[in-house]
Amino acid sequence: MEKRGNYIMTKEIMDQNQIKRSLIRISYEIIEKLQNPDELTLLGIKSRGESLAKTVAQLLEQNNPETKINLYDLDVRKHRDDDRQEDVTNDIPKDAIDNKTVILIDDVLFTGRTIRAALDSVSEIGRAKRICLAVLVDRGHRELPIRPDFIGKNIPTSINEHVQLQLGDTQAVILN
Ligand SMILES: O=P(O)(O)OC[C@H]1O[C@H](OP(=O)(O)OP(=O)(O)O)[C@H](O)[C@@H]1O
Ligand SMILES: O=c1cc[nH]c(=O)[nH]1
Repeated sequence: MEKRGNYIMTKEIMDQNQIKRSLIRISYEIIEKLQNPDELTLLGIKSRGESLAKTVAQLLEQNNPETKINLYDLDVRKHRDDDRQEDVTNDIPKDAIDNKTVILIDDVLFTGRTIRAALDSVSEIGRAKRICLAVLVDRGHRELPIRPDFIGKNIPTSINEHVQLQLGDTQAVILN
């Protein structure tokens, strides 16, 4: 985030309705791409992916009552390559991962390092049949070979900007 003098410039890039519409589209794409799975495990990456995952789970449940939706939060700090915290654990049963189609959900995809840590966090619990990634905003600047399967919006950014999901009234803003 770049500070100009004492000011931070902010620009809204998605309002509440646009975010909701994106999540509705993603929930349809999940079912279309995964061809009516019997069971899905959604993992909201802490901390801003949690509420998005909850909304996607509700939408999937509404539109696909025959699909069982497991929903958990995933804390990836134990496997981060920067600020690693060894004592972090996840309360996710092995049964929710083993042989399941797992969908990681996060607000922003940037370098990809959080998702790399998420993959290690999931593998520590069990062996998924398949792991997919859904993000609200892909802002580019990847540092690892990671790409999302479901994207709310691609937002080209400069490296020193910061995209943030503001959870109070649920809007995505770009700060520069
Ligand atoms: O692709 P990356 O470069 O890893 O960046 C994306 C991650 O950064 C943010 O989380 P942050 O680590 O700021 O934690 P927070 O969600 O708790 O704010 C965001 O919510 C993503 O999880
Ligand atoms: O722009 C960015 C970069 C990393 N994490 C965010 O939440 N936003």
